[in-house]
Amino acid sequence: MRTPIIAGNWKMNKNPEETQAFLEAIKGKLPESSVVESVIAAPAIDLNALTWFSKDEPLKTAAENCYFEDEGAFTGETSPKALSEMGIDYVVIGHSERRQYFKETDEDINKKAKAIFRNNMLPIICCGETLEQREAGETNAWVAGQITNALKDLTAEQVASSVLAYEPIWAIGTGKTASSDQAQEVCHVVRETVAKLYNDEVAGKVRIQYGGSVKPANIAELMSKEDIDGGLVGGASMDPESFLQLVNFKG
Ligand SMILES: O=C[C@H](O)COP(=O)(O)O
Repeated sequence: MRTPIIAGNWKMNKNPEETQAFLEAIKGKLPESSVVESVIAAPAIDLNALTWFSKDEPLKTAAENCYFEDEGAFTGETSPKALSEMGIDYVVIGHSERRQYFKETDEDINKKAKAIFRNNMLPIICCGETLEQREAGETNAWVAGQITNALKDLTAEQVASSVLAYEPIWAIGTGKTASSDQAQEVCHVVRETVAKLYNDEVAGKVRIQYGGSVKPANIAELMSKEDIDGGLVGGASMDPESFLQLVNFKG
């Protein structure tokens, strides 16, 4: 049985003061982590507030990115070692915005995944196609390729504990959600890819999120699909009431 995992991704929004106000508003209202894992991925400057909050509340914390070296002369980068030492649980890697604007490659993402495991955290690895790729019928092969490259040389145990997030680029921040059937179809391709690379047991354990205009109104329908174990939510995770509705989707 896979524990549902709903992660807010704040992207480059909220300062420490706004983060504090958000946390005050959700205090005492999150589901137990064994029922639904609630995660917030926040800018590096806000992570300290999240880790303090998570000492008393069932919130898991995530960085939105990290570098693939542990430390050194890499001005402006975030150390996975330091993230781990401050108590961060997850790191989002391979988000389409990082691939598009910061030219991150599958190889970078694979190196980051290894750095995250080396530092005892877990990756949330994103994949997803453009509208052009979808219209050309290339979605499944493209997503399978991204997943295969991201997981290169990871052990079965590491992959089983990973979170994979399918986010069609055309549905991110556009208000255009993939239908639950479209989302399920590609999440199934992601799980089959893991089964082919590893085995059915690993594929049965890995958790797969859907992301792209997820909101309180569509979360339950998406979560009812067999291969969808969670959501990676941008816009609708910014407001505390909306975030609470998402993580409490079971009612
Ligand atoms: O990581 C989150 C995704 O990019 C989805 O963003 P969105 O919910 O604003 O469409």
